[in-house]
Amino acid sequence: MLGAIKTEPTESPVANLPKDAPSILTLAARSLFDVFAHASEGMLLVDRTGRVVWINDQYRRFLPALGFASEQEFVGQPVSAVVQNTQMEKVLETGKPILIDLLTNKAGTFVVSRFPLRDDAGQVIGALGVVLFDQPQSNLQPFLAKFSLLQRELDEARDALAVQRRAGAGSRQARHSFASFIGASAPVVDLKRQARRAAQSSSPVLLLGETGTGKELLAHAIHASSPRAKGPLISVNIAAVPETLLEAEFFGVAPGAYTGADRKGRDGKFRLADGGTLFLDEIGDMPLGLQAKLLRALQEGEIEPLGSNRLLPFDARIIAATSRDLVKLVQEGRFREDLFYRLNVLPLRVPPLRDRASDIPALLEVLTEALALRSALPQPEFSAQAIALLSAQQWRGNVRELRNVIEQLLLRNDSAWLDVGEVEQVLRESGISQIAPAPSPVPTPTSADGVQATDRLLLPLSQQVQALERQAVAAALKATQGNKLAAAKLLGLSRAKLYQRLS
Ligand SMILES: Nc1ncnc2c1ncn2[C@@H]1O[C@H](COP(=O)(O)OP(=O)(O)OP(=O)(O)O)[C@@H](O)[C@H]1O
Repeated sequence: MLGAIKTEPTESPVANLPKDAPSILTLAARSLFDVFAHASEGMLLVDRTGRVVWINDQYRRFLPALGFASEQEFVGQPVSAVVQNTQMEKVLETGKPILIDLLTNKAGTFVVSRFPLRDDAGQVIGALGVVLFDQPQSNLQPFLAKFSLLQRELDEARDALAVQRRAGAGSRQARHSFASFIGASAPVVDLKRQARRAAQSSSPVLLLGETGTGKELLAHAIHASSPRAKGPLISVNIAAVPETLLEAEFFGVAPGAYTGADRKGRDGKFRLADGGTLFLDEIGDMPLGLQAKLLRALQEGEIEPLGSNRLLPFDARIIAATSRDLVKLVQEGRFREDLFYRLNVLPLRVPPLRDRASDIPALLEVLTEALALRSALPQPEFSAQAIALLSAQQWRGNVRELRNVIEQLLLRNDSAWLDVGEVEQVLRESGISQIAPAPSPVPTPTSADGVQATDRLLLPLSQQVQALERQAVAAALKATQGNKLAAAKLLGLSRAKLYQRLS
């Protein structure tokens, strides 16, 4: 059934081409089917009722990942029961094809096409699903990058909408507070302390740190605890706006400056942020020409909309963020030094996740709960070894990458308990080039402060040294029954140094 259609060898292919439209269409349909059957990664056919009636040889290799040991268990079942997130029933219902789509389920993420099949009378009698690529991450990088950007924007818009609904229409206030920035490691505690202080000032804040470390989250938190919290928080992602549109986006357009949509003029982000905060994300990507205009706006507190010769005052607090090395950009002449100094008044460095691995268990819990709630999936628990494996990774994409891995884990596993095996598989498939092994599970006593020794080894070195010093001082004082001079001698310290440590 549905085997490849063979064409007879011909002397001249053109000579044998049919001339009438129905034969040409039949030939085209057969040839197209042949191409799909050979070039695709798998095909699946469902009947009018949505039952799987056939799969081809290539498709068979997805069965174990979908949870089926044999073709017999799979074929004959309603497609929605055996392929999670399938849209085949929608194709049967609407009679419309879905030419290109991303399908994510237990077996992975795939690029798929779905076509309705009709009888001679035009009635839909079934549907054909074709898996075009089974490793979209390597085959379709630009497409996927765009998809994840759009997905992220959609998620953020949904979150913002939910908050607006809660807070009443018209609110554009920050979505996150400092409590939403998860982490209790020393670098995060220090960062939050500095950020709280920065929130009280009206000077520009510059957030520096790798991609996905939480700079945007922190910008929201700073705004929310600043005296401008009741005002709007307006964000511009400079890297996402085409260069030609940036100036209008920032400074607005005067009425009559353009024909078309902008004929009536419109406010730019500076004006929209009036009384609140303007968050300039990816400031390192700002074109040089616009940098000069931004500098002037910041210095004068006034902006000039496009097509206007009037200066308008604005009152917005600036928070800028970048994952680029601004100092290097300045040295290379790609970022204005004067603008750098103007923005670098309160710099805050957001640490990469690999420098605060001890925050991973808490992040894991919060992110898993949020993602499970959002997708109405059960919230699984992670084994200690699975947590250790996740904590050992380099996380070049930081919290965003960790979040994506958790999302994949939720989608692919129904189990309430996730162990190293499941985590390893998702890490491998999510494109992490080298998976760091989890530290071996040494049975370790829990120390006085409740931290497991293996967990402790994942803390920043300065914290480990401090903890060890505290233990040594306590032990020496116990051994000398509180005699500080004797304890200092025991530790090889002067009395002054011991007092310093005690304080
Ligand atoms: N400390 C944290 N606690 C909870 N969630 C976090 C934390 N840090 C980051 N996230 C989450 O990780 C994702 C990425 O964070 P965010 O967009 O703030 O990073 P970013 O540094 O601004 O990234 P980029 O430089 O790529 O714009 C978001 O979903 C955010 O909610």
